[in-house]
Amino acid sequence: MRVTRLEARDLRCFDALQIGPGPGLNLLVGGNGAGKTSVLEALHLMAYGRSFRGRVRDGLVRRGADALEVFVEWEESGDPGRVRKAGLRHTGQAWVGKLDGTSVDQLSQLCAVLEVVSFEPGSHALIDGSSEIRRRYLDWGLFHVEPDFFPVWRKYSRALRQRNALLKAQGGDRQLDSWDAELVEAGEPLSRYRQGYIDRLQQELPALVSTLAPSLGQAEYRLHPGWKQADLPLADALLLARDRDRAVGHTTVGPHRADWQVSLASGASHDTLSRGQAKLLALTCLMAQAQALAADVAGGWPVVVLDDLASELDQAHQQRVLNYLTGTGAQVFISGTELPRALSETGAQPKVFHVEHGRLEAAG
Ligand SMILES: Nc1ncnc2c1ncn2[C@@H]1O[C@H](COP(=O)(O)OP(=O)(O)OP(=O)(O)O)[C@@H](O)[C@H]1O
Repeated sequence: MRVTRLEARDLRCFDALQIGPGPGLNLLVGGNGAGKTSVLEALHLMAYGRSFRGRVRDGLVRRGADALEVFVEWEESGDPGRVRKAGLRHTGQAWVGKLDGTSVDQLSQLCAVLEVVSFEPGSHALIDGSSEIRRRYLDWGLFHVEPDFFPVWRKYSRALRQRNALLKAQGGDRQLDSWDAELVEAGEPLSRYRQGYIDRLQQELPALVSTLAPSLGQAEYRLHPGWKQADLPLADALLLARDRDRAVGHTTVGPHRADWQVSLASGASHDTLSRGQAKLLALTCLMAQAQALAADVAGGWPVVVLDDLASELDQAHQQRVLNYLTGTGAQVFISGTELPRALSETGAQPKVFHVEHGRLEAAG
């Protein structure tokens, strides 16, 4: 997809913001605190229902304003003439959303049509942070490539909430049996979807590692499904864990405990990678996801957002990333306090925007 217009009102330091991005590389340049990240947050918010820095109520609405508004216009690669539009007004508590002029009743309806992959200073957490972040990565990808995934995920989440409530209330075996059956019915396919998706991402990973981060060596995704799947079906795992689950008051096995890792032939582990290496690996995993999406979904490349690319990536790696991205044809937004030095060697013709004290101007 290609964003052709982005507008926001009362978003952090911006009372009003309007940008007509170019189809390729877009650079947002300005001093610290100027508002560069806020522009990228506007895009991320529409695609995820939250910012990569937190929820709307965690400071996204401009101080003194009641609500923020974001409006995005875009076209899809498979359907370039057709302009699509999404709008969102959010107070931090309540929201109103529109898609192509029609009100939506679930934020997921906006998230489903806007594909944005974001890399930001906290993205190393995809490698060295909590398993929840890694599950979200898998589920976001599946949400976009597998139409049957979301209903299964929702069914599983509901059954899990009910089972946990029952465990806390010391519910009887008969009631637990029926929620176990629901969990299994959704949990087994959920886990199969995740394994299939990991296998798909693995097809992209080796070439991407050699392009972006060759020093990491051979890399392989490994999925941990959340129970000893190789030894027993989920139904048996739940039954075996029942006494322990009763004691702790929640479900200790199942796909909600799934995790994945990238194992590196060098032997380096998530715990021993430097912050910069963890970021490089996170970026590579995000690009694997974007590349798979571009190949498998009619809308083409997702929009790629790189907030503060220069932080902790050395010149050589920045160069690799820029060369790669300019070769993909993706629409890319990069923020930084200065133009990336590596830019001149890519031959890219970026559109540059200067951001200063909550104001944004296109250069040239
Ligand atoms: N809710 C808010 N209301 C008003 N101003 C805000 C709000 N939240 C953040 N700000 C201000 O908005 C400005 C923009 O911050 P942002 O993080 O987008 O800047 P940046 O250009 O990315 O900075 P850096 O290069 O330091 O990362 C900051 O000066 C910040 O103090």
